[in-house]
Amino acid sequence: MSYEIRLSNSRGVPYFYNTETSESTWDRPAGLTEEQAKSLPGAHLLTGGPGEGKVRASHLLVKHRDSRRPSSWREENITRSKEEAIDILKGYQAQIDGSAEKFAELAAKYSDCSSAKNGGDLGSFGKGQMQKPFEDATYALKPGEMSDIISTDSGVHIILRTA
Ligand SMILES: O=C(CCc1ccccc1)N[C@H](Cc1nc2ccccc2[nH]1)C(=O)O
Repeated sequence: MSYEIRLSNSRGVPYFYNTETSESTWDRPAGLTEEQAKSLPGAHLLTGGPGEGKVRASHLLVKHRDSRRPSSWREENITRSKEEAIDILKGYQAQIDGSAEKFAELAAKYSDCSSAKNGGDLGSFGKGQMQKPFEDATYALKPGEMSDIISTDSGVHIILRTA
């Protein structure tokens, strides 16, 4: 049996197409393992679509002297301690107070990431693209929710999941 994965125009989700019988099924056909499905033509459609596993988020990053790259568009040489960075971020968190508008305003002014120029927006991403603590925290949020302060090798962040 030979299959390929196609994207349904009407539903915007992938389906399995049997190229010998011309049959289409939404679910993986019996006899086709998950592993085999991943090597079919069109397998890229199985993950990473907007609805399939991708998320979108903005963040406000405050770096510190132990950050992977203790430098940013705001500050050539960042020497604050991690504790100081957390205190600063707590201050922003209190000002943001759950407002997405305030989040974007403060991220644009104060985030130590280049995404500051877009109000902290990172665009969409899938699993395996961002540092793991950041990925896990984002996927744990519902769209519109903000994280508490999380730490990665880049510094300390607050995340707003937007999609
Ligand atoms: O890695 C980048 C660029 C991130 C980005 C992605 C997509 C659009 C715009 C920016 N900047 C780092 C700071 C940084 N570290 C992060 C770790 C996780 C998520 C976002 C991060 N941003 C840095 O500047 O050191």
